[in-house]
Amino acid sequence: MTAVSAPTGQWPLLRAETLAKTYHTPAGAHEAVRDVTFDVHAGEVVSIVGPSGAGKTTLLRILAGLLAPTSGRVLLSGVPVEGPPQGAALVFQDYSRSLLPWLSVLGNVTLPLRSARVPRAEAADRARQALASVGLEGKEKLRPRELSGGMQQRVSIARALAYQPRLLLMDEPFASVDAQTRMDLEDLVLPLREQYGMTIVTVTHDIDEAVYLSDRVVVLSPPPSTVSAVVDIPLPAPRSQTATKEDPRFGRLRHRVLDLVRRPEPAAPATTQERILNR
Ligand SMILES: Nc1ncnc2c1ncn2[C@@H]1O[C@H](COP(=O)(O)OP(=O)(O)OP(=O)(O)O)[C@@H](O)[C@H]1O
Repeated sequence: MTAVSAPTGQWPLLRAETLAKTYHTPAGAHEAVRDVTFDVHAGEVVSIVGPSGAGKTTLLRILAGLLAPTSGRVLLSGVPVEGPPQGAALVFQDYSRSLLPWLSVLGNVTLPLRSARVPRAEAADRARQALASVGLEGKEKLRPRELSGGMQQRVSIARALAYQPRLLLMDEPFASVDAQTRMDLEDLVLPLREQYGMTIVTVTHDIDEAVYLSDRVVVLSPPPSTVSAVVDIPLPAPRSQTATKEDPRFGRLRHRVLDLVRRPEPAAPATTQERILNR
């Protein structure tokens, strides 16, 4: 983990600055990301959406310090990210590969804490609290295979929470579960943001999910990607699967983001957003 020093000046929590990524393979160079810049402010939920192959996972891996950009940089509180930064946790789509099958639920959640040299009793305490906050109290001794897919993804989320991150990065976190569980997990995450004081950046294919969860949605162009638009989502909190999704503003924002993903256009000025909402 890279140590991150105290914030300097008025930096956003996270800045993606002119990021580009070209992969070099035996078949030749592949430019996945051309020029991506956006900010994420403390406490926000920001979703990254875009057409298939637009480099969403590539970007998330760069933000997480797992992949070096070809050019550009990531700043966390103004400090360049040059490896997995302290205070950031990642949740992957594929819970079946991210949980260790031979460890108990509690063992899976405490493992990264023990690796970070958190004392055993404190690690167990934090893990139990995180498991309780995702509704898995009493499941600590089970093995992952004894849980449903949705419950296994809750364990992955608990593992990230127990780390007490200020930044939670999620790559298609709910893509591998059924629709009902997906809604349950979406509704789990928003209160956790408050409870743990986190900032969340998530990649998703699901436009409804992006609009439902987010304060802002970053829309990527087709590859090699640039930012087509950053759409503000000024829907009231708390969000609700019924009331929010029946709100005509939700429908208009969803329509807007979908249009941008399908037919990218230059970023809309802020006033356009207001016009969309008041139309
Ligand atoms: N390790 C790699 N080596 C070479 N090319 C890669 C590598 N990882 C990704 N790519 C290529 O980069 C492009 C962007 O991939 P990425 O997975 O980031 O896109 P994505 O937007 O997340 O895709 P999807 O929407 O299909 O999940 C794709 O063309 C992919 O084939």
